[in-house]
Amino acid sequence: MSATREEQEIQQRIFADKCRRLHTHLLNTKTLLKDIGEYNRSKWPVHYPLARIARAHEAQTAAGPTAGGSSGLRRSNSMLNSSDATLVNSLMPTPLRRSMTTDDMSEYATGSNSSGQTAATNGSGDPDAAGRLLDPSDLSVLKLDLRLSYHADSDVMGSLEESSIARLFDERLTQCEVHIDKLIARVTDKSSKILVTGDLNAGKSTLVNALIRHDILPFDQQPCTMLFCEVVDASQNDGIEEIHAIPDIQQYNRLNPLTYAVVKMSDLEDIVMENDEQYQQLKIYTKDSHGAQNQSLLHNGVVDVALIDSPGLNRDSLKTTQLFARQEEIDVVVFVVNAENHFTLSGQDFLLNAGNEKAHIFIVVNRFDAIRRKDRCERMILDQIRDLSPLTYAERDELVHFVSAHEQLAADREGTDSSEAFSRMEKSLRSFTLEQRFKSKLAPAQRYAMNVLFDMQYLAAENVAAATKRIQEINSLLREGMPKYEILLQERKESSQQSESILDGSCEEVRRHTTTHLTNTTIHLQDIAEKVAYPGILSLWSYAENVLLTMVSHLEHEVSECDRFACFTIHQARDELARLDEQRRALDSDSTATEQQNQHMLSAVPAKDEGIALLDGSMTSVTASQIASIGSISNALDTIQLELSDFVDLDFSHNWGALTSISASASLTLLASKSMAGNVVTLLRLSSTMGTATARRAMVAAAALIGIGSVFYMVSDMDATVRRKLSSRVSLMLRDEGFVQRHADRLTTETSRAVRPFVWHLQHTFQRMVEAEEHKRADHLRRRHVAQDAQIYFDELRLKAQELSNAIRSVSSNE
Ligand SMILES: Nc1nc2c(ncn2[C@@H]2O[C@H](COP(=O)(O)OP(=O)(O)OP(=O)(O)O)[C@@H](O)[C@H]2O)c(=O)[nH]1
Repeated sequence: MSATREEQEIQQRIFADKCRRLHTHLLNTKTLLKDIGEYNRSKWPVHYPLARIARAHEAQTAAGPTAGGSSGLRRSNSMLNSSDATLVNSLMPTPLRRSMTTDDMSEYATGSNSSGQTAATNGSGDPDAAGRLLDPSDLSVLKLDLRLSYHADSDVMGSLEESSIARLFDERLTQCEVHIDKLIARVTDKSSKILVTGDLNAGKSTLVNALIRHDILPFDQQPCTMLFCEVVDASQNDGIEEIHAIPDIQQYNRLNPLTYAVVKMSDLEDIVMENDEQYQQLKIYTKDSHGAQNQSLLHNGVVDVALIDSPGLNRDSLKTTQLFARQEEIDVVVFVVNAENHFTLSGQDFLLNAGNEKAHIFIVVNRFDAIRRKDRCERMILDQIRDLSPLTYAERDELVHFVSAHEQLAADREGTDSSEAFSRMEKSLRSFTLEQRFKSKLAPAQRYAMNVLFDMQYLAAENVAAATKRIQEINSLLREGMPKYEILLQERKESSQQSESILDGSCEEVRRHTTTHLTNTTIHLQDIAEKVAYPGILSLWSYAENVLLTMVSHLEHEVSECDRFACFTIHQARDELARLDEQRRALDSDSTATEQQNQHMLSAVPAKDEGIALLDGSMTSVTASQIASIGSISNALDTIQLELSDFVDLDFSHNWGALTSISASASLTLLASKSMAGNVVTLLRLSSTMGTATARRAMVAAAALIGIGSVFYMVSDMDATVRRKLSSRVSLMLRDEGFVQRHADRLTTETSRAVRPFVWHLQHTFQRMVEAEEHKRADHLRRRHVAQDAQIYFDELRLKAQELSNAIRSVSSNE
């Protein structure tokens, strides 16, 4: 294998490796974009430095239109004195810069990059001299088009919520992904087009034939090529050699025979020479006759080259050819000059204009075999090139070649070696094609990806700073909130104990008071009855009724008194609970929210309890009527009726003094001592000691006296009997039905029912406050966790983007 072939193979391998690496890096960049998009949507709306961009913009505007470049940059940097801006700066690589090749810079200088983005630049293309962060408005690919009027304090800025920015950012990321997909398609696209143009009869067709070692294109001494003929490898047509005549190149699809006509090889010359504007272009699928596959120009495993032979330049064809050359897919323009004629006017015109589009032109000076004074010719043509295309002239060793295509074809036919000049030209063309292809297809992709990664690093640093700031804020909130939370827990515990104690104490007090009071009342019923005036024996029944009514009424009064005491106790309990509630309110910094909760709670209190609920934060008074209706103070008294026995009392023991006064004349006073009716045994004992007759007489006399005395006594003591009997009967009935216990239970229950809701309210409100505080803390912790996660995520993202950016930058170096 010759050195040339080896070098070609190496070049092709290097190029293939660049494509593969760039392809991988583009895919990785796209993965990062997807990842940020997902993170932005689900975990952390990406913090976008809107305010700083606006401030930077304002600073630039204030500096005036002439203050561009690094001075403007320094001004905007000086605004980033906040701690977060410092953090962002410290996180960015130093020096931070977009990767720009010389060519990139020229593209940037025109104000647009390959993706159509307006690229801000600091004029020099370099970072700030101190290596500080570039202006945030330097974001290019990931810059949001917010169409703001750029006023830092504008309402628009304020009203743009985080979520809206996140949504816009998400859309931007999606657009980037779509663009990267297109770039990947370009990078993986192996086709490259070489347009062969030049003066009439310069030998363009002959050159194409010589390059593919195949006499396929017709050539003649007369101008013969009348339409563009694209020669491509037959592998692009499933290996079939075929000629397609295409009326509309935009519609052409080799799989759709309606979009072209198949031309026989024998008819090719006629079509090429006599095209009457029926066809725009020919597509010639052929096989390169180079021996080894990797030597083929058309198909070498790395780049599939299409050679496009064009009509010779003249006034008619100049414009069309210029337009053709401007097409994006034309990687290389080969300009063929007839060594005998030098540059014609049309040729000069083309070269001057082509310089605007394709800085470098590959120039083949053909028919050099016909030149006798080769040095002179070479010198004259190079002088012309220097004037027409200085950049080409600067690289003339690689870009300007003096050859004879005709001789090369002859050598091929005869099987002899190619001339050295032709081989060198071929080699240069191959490497120039690969180089141009890198510039036209790989470099834009490389530049775009690096800009994406630059923006990514900037936003990642910005978000690390934002997350760090948020973590600090939350930490300080948690620190400030902790004592309050602990005090709240302690206060809740104490308040709960105190309120329960107030409730229990009140119930106990009411029970004790009711029991003592009603017990005393039942014991002293007879005293109450004595207050009723006795109208005399004739109104005894009515008197008895009055006594009974007076006792019942007194009992009712005393029960009511107990009720009032219960009300008073409830009131006191509420006052104490209200004081506890006041203390609770003092702890409630978020009183509005808690009051709303109170209202909510109060509305949930059953209607029955409304009378004792807190209204407007103050206690309502409680009346006895609010205590559950007494109804009947005693079931037994409801049905009590006077009985005859209430008027007769055979038990004298309770008032012996009265009886003795009535029977003072009786001689047997002593005998009647103690209980007369109950001491028959004593009488019998006396009779036995006094003798039978005497005793019998005495007994009769005594009996008579007793009888008379008793009747007298009963009549005279009838009112006392009534009082005594009735009070005794009522007391007995009340005791039997558990009067005292029932009222003590009732009032204790009522007290509990009246006070309990306040206790619950207090405890419930405290619980709400504790829960609200716990909720707040939990929310802080959750937000801190999110921020910590974002801090780690964006820090890693920044490093990944940086590494990837370095890897992409290294693709353009020949490592
Ligand atoms: N002596 C000599 N003649 C050449 C050479 N190359 C081409 N010719 C002759 O020049 C004439 C024109 O060649 P073409 O290949 O048709 O030239 P062209 O530029 O394609 O012509 P148009 O397409 O009509 O503009 C033919 O007669 C070729 O044989 C060369 O290297 N040396």
